Amino acid sequence: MVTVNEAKQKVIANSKVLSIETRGLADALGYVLAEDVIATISLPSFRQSSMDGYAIIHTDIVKNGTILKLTGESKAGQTEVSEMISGNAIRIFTGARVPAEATAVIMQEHTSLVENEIVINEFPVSAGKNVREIGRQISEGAVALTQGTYLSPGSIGFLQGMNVNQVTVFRKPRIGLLLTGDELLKVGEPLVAGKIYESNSAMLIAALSQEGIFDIELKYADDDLDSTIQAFKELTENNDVILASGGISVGDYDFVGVALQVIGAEQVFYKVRQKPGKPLMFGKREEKLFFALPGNPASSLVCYYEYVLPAIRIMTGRKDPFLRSLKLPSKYAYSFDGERDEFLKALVEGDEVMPLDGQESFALRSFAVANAIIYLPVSQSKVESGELVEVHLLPF
Ligand SMILES: Nc1nc2c(c(=O)[nH]1)N[C@H]1C(S)=C(S)[C@@H](COP(=O)(O)OP(=O)(O)OC[C@H]3O[C@@H](n4cnc5c(N)ncnc54)[C@H](O)[C@@H]3O)O[C@H]1N2
Ligand code: MOO
Repeated sequence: MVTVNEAKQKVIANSKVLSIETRGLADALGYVLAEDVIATISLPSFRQSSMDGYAIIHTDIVKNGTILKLTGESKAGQTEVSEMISGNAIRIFTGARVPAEATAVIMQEHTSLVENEIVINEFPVSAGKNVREIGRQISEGAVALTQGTYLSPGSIGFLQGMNVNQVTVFRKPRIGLLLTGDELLKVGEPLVAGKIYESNSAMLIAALSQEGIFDIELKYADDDLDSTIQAFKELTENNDVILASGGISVGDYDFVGVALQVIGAEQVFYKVRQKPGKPLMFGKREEKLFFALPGNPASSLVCYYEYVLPAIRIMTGRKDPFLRSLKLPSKYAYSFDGERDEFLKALVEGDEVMPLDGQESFALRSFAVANAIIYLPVSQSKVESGELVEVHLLPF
């Protein structure tokens, strides 16, 4: 049996970033850049107005009420703009080219138009006011985004604005998922006493899809050693991470541990001093990772968030593999006996967190409304109301 911290360290130490691939920008959300992206253009690439108003030469404005002659217009998208001389102003709009001679733009709210003349009700006017200079955001040739950047909607927009349509990223793992158990029914099959509707597949597939992972090969095995071995062999062929659900405890029909041994997966740890999820097994074979998740649904999902997700994130190049963690006061007192650290399904509301009713590992009802997990080490087995606890935010 290892501690929670030891288990996490072993998972991290055995998880390696995957190979790189080129992706279209539209399909790159949630991937991590494997190379720096160099700007091939400056942003902005031409001098732009940041306001609707009038382009002027700032030294022309000598007092409040200076009058200038209106001699032209520059609207967004116009590629040629007329020249300007001292004493003139040009009508201009947000995003439009600023004439080369103009040194500032006056907001139209600070002006009044009298026939063909414009009165500037602003003084003094500084050089460059309301003008976005070339390269203000980024200059051509500079590093726009560094290797290791997680591609968010903001990054995708930034890159597209520089005419980037492909990026080099770390690929995401392909997942093999094995559901074991003679008791499992698929949705739609008639319910009979002794059987249950299998829910771990839908739950884990949903959790993986939140991470942008859709390449999942699903298999089912009866509580039988040969079919478990066969299923693992097949899932190991094309996948980077193999997850099994159920069959990892000490019962006579728990064959997952033996099957993993038979297919040559080296056991890194088995059993973690935690509740739920004690019988978690983690193994590897070359670069492939194996997680045998306990069948109890809440145990399975806790183990996914606390161990599988960090491994997957490291494989995809992320530097922040764990769920975001913070300390919040607990709304309620909570205590437990025993020698295992506890992970509690919890709800963060405002600036406090409440442990939910129904913490048993077979019950998903509390997980169904949770947005966080509280982590309580054995050393904090008695929590007072208002006491700070470690909270891991679920990824949504
Ligand atoms: N003598 C002992 N018994 C158990 C121990 C122990 O230390 N000594 N540990 C308990 C703990 S803790 C857990 S957690 C479970 C883990 O058992 P397994 O991983 O072998 O899982 P199963 O026995 O196959 O199933 C457990 C439970 O979960 C249900 N299940 C399984 N698969 C699914 C699925 N895909 N969807 C929904 N529910 C599923 C299954 O029907 C069982 O009720 O072992 C304890 N026993
Ligand atoms: O560890 Mo089990 O997951 O407590 O039921």
